[in-house]
Amino acid sequence: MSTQPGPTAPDAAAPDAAALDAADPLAHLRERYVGSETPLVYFDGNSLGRPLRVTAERLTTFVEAEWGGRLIRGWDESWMELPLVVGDEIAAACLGAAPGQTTVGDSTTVLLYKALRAACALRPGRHEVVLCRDDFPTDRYVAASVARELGLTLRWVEVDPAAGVSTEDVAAQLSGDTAVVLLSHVAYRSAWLADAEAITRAAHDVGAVVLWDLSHSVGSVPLALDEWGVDLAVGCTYKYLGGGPGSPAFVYAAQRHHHVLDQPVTGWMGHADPFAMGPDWAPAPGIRRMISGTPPVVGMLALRDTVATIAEVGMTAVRAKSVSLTSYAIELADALLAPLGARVASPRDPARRGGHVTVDHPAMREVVARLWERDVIPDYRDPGGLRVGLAPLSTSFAEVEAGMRAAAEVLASS
Ligand SMILES: Cc1ncc(COP(=O)(O)O)c(C=O)c1O
Ligand SMILES: Nc1c(O)cccc1C(=O)C[C@H](N)C(=O)O
Repeated sequence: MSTQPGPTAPDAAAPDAAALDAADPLAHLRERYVGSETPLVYFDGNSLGRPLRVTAERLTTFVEAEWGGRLIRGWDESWMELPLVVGDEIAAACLGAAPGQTTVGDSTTVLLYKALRAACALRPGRHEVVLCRDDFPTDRYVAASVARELGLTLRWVEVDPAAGVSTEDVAAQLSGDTAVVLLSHVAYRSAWLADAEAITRAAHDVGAVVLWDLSHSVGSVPLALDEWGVDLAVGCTYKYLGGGPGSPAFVYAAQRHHHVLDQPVTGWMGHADPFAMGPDWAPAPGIRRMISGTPPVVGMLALRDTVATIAEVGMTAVRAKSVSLTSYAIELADALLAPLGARVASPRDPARRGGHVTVDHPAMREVVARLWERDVIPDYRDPGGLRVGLAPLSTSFAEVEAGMRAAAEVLASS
C-alpha cells in the first residue's frame, strides 16, 4: 500500500496495489523509464508517453555517429527508407498489418487530411462522410474542411454517453451515398472502444471505405487491420508509442488500394523519382506516395525504442496489463471518489474500454489543477472530466493507488 495519507473511504473496498505489482508480469519494464524512480504520479501517458532511458543513448549516438559522422550521405544510406522501416516496425508490433502498408511522417492532423482526401477519392460520386460528434476536435475540423473542399455532407453519429458508439448507431447513418466512415477507435474523452471489425464490415456492406483514427488505441489495444479489412488508418506516436513531443504520426493504407491511392499534398518525396526533379508529379509505388516532404528523421528515433519494447512483450500482454490498470482505477474511483459525488464516465466492461478512465465531477477542473501542484499529473477534459491515462509499460499499480487517493483527498477538500 502507498505511504500517502489515505482519504476517508474504506481500504477494504480496493485490492492491494503491492500485491498487484508483485503479480504483474510487466512490472520489470517500469525501471527502464526516465523518472520512474521519483514519487511523481503520471496519468498522462495517453497524451505524452514517458521516455525510455535507452532513448537518450540512441539520440546521442544518432547525433555523433549518423548525423555528425555521415552528414548528407545518411539519406542514401538509411534515412530515405526510415519512414517505411519504422512504419513496418509499428505495423508488426502494434497494427496487425503486413509490411509495405504503413509509413511515418507529418502530424496526425495533416496525415488525417491526406488520408481522408485519399479515402474520398476511392469513392467518387458518393457525397457523405460519417463521423462521430464526440470525436477529437482535429478529426471533426479536418472532416469539415474536406467536406467544404469536395462539396460533401457530414453525417453525424450522436453518442449516448451511457452506451458509447455502437455499431448500430454507425450503421444507422450509412447509405449508398456514404463515401467514408471516419471514427476514433478509442474515444479520447470516455475511452469507449469501438468494434472496429464490425463497423468496418458495416461500412463495406454499403460500399463505403473506413478511415480509423488509432491515436488512443495504438500501443494499448491490439489491432488486426489486415484481418479486419480496414482501408486506411492514422495515429499518433507520442502517446503509447513514446515518440516524444511532436513525434510524427503514421498512416496505414491497405495494399489493395495502393495503385489508385490519390492524396492531395503531392510533394517531391512521394514522387516515383524525387531526384529526377521532373516537371510533373508521378506517384511513387506503394505506400511511399503518402509521403509529401523530407521525412522527420530525428522525430522517428525515440518511438523505435517503445515499439521494440512492445514487440518484446507482445500486445496481448500489454492489453492484459492495461485492462488490469483501468479496472483497478475504476475500483478505486468507486471506493474513494464515488462517495464524494464523482461518477465513472468510462465503460465498466473492459471489452468496451481503451487504456484510460474518465471520472466526472463538476469540480474536476480545479481538482486537476491542485493535483498538478502536488506532482500528480492527470488530464482534465471538459465537461468536468478527470482523465486518468494509464500507459501499460510504465505505470505501476502503486502509482494508480497513490494518484487516486490524492484525487480523493483533493476532491474531499474542494
Ligand atoms: C484522436 C486524436 N487524433 C488526433 C490527435 C492529435 O493530432 P496532432 O498530433 O496533429 O496534434 C489527438 C491528440 O492530440 C487525438 O487524441
Ligand atoms: N497532442 C497534444 C499536444 O500537442 C499538447 C497537449 C496535449 C496533446 C494531446 O495529445 C491531447 C490528446 N490527444 C487528448 O486526447 O486529449
